[in-house]
Amino acid sequence: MFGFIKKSLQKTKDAIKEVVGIEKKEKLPRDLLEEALIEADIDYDLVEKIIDKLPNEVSKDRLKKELEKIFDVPENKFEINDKPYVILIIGVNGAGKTTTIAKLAYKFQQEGKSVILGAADTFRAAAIEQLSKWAEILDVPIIKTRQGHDPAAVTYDTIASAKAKGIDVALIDTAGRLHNKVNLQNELKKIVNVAKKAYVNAPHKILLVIDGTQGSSAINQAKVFNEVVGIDGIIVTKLDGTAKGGSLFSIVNELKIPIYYVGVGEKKEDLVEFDKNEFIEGILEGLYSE
Ligand SMILES: Nc1nc2c(ncn2[C@@H]2O[C@H](COP(=O)(O)OP(=O)(O)OP(=O)(O)O)[C@@H](O)[C@H]2O)c(=O)[nH]1
Repeated sequence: MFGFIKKSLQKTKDAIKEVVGIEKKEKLPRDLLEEALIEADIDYDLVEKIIDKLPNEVSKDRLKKELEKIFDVPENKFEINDKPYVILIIGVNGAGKTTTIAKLAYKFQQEGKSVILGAADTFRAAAIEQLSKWAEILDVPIIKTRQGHDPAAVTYDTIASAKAKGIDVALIDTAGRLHNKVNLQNELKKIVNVAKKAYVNAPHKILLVIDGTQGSSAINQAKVFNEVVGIDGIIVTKLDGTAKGGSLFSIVNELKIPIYYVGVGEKKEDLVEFDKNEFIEGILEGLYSE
């Protein structure tokens, strides 16, 4: 899948080139670089932190070193080393959670693993329907209930069913109504506790789905979720549809949590493991041109 991250950065690169021009360069003046990084939606404070350490004329290699430091966070790889391996997917509505769950299910299927889905976003009927459609397309079992029923119960039943059927991976969708933090907190905490009751090692991973088109403004959202349940990793969706790719630097810098995957399109295949080197290389290509 190499090359997909770079390709999905096209809009971000275009935005950068609007500032620096399209011709190939050996070095970039610091103030122009500053402007370009802000244009790519790297948070202003972080841009200042990067720029402060650089000379007046900045080479590609020198900048690369500075950008690499930002991604100095825990490893973003995980192994399915338990059965069932339970992954809780959290994030606000519309972030791309349902699609991401389908993409993850497909990825695990490709690796020869069996998958079950849990529709624990019981708040919206549409969420249950949408996930059910994906379950049908992917031909995987799904545990669901009627709208308004207890999401923790769905979580329990999904894990219990995975255990009973010897399924490798359980992917559980959750609701994400951020406007009411107390409710969200109670609901997510309950889901996590009940998951543990169903299987003591669960949830193995809690992954936050962020809408990449929101750029740096998604950081506060991520912080709230991290405070509420503690996030293991981030999945950024719609990277292909945004000129705000630079926000990934801000997100990682602020949260110190690794990005596991990025969504690079709407199809089930369009999920790639995040490769920080390819990402940085993509941004540098925008700045210094290929
Ligand atoms: N271009 C692009 N579109 C995406 C990507 N991921 C999701 N989408 C689209 O974004 C829209 C919202 O995605 P959903 O998965 O329905 O959103 P959601 O977060 O599940 O919504 P809730 O169920 O409310 O949480 C859909 O039209 C998806 O096709 C991506 O990586 N790239």
